[in-house]
Amino acid sequence: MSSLLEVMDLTKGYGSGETRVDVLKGINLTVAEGETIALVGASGTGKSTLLHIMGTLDRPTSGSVRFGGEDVFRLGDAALASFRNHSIGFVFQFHHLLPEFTALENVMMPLLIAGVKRSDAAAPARELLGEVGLAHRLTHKPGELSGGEQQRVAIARALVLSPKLLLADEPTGNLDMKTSDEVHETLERVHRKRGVTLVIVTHNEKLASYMGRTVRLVDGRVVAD
Ligand SMILES: Nc1ncnc2c1ncn2[C@@H]1O[C@H](COP(=O)(O)OP(=O)(O)OP(=O)(O)O)[C@@H](O)[C@H]1O
Repeated sequence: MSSLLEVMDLTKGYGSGETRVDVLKGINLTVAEGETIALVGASGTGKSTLLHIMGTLDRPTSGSVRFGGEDVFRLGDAALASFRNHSIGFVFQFHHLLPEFTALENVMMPLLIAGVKRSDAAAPARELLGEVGLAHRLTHKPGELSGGEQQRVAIARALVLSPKLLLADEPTGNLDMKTSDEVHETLERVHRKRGVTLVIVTHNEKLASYMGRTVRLVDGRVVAD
């Protein structure tokens, strides 16, 4: 497998001078194309910080992130935003769906924002909602869906621009065990069908066990891989 993402000598500190806190302390990590990785570790060890930097939502203090060989933080702001929108999908603990729009419209939204015509955006959105098991919920609004269904809509939305990398931060953190299982199965299914590379921050041992590889952080360092 060729490498999709390389994190090199990455550090992240907050604050300055005596109040500076180093959260990531020299992370090196290579993610191969098509891999599934669980990022685990105790609370406060820097998992979300690392995931955000891998997704270019935040910048490192030092070190680099290469995506397909390109040093992404050397891109200008507009090029970085465009790269992020088209290459990376995000799923968070809370789904952030737009409540006034249907499931189908929520999934179509990234395509419409990218300039795709409404008539061309419906088919791929409908197909993705089918893949996450929600073909029968197209016209439901988020408030009419269960927590697990809402999260599955969010997964479909994250995939609609066909990103190479899907980053998920505690995607089942807000769900009960049965609903979490539905979300795990959905992530596994879309990975199998689309071959999308998956990196998931989770405290859920069962979800971690579904992933091909587990990377453990302790105090801002990778201690097991
Ligand atoms: N913007 C910020 N300013 C200052 N400190 C921050 C900021 N964001 C995160 N931190 C600190 O960085 C540390 C790592 O946070 P992070 O959210 O990455 O940990 P985590 O391993 O994902 O934790 P959890 O499992 O509880 O979500 C924490 O001590 C946190 O308080």
